[in-house]
Amino acid sequence: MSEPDASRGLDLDRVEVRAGGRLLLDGVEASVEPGSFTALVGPNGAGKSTLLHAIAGVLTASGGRIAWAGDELAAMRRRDRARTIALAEQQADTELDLTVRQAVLLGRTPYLGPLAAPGPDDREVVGRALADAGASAFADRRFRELSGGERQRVILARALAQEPALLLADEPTNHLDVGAQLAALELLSGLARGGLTVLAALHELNHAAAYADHVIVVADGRVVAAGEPDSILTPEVIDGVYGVRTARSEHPLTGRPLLAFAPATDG
Ligand SMILES: Nc1ncnc2c1ncn2[C@@H]1O[C@H](COP(=O)(O)OP(=O)(O)OP(=O)(O)O)[C@@H](O)[C@H]1O
Repeated sequence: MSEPDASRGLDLDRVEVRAGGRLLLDGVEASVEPGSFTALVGPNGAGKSTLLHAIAGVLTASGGRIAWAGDELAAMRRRDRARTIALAEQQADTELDLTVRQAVLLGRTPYLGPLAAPGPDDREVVGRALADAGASAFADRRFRELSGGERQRVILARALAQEPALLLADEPTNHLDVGAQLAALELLSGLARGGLTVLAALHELNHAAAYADHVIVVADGRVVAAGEPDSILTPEVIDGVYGVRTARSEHPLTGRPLLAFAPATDG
């Protein structure tokens, strides 16, 4: 393995994924700058989750190259990959009968020896991750018994406990109330300002407009646009990709772009 190049983030080079006889990702080319908050957007079924899974190594790309800091991930040891990349996704672990703290401790697995119990350092990292994700208040409750929004915070806490360099988040605002959505986005963008690289699949384009440094738009398994939110989240791009009519104005409270949508036809 070559020396990691910290000035390089994530590089996706002609990434292809096939499953069930279908081509789900077709030559995906994109890069994610280190320490950025990058939003992955696109219609239902576009391939966002598939792409996050391929980057995390949950599924194997059938072609192309995925590299972090210049190192090809497919060649990395599983443990090193798990110390580098964490995936926070909703459907994970719903069957686990653990307390929240135990569930978040699972994030320390890549750092523990085969039979080693977590030490004080691991518990400290877990405590911090629970606090950052706003999950400390229910740390001793059972994960199964939590609401969807509470689970979402625990899933994020577990990913943070992994202390990754790259955090992949699949719809991190799903199930959250409006205040909690903004808190999660503030947390992710704050972590990115602190040096963590964040790639988050988001459905709410106004969240991408307000928080992302960079936006990658996928449709039909391909990247169709990428760049700064101001130049990508435009009616021209959005209308074509989502089949809607978009108006863009300025958010009266934040000054960020504000997108409003209507059906493509008047019905
Ligand atoms: N294991 C699989 N076998 C066959 N097709 C699959 C498999 N997994 C996903 N797909 C298909 O791949 C396409 C992309 O799915 P994916 O979940 O990546 O989309 P997405 O952009 O995350 O969508 P959403 O916004 O609806 O969550 C969909 O058409 C889906 O049905």
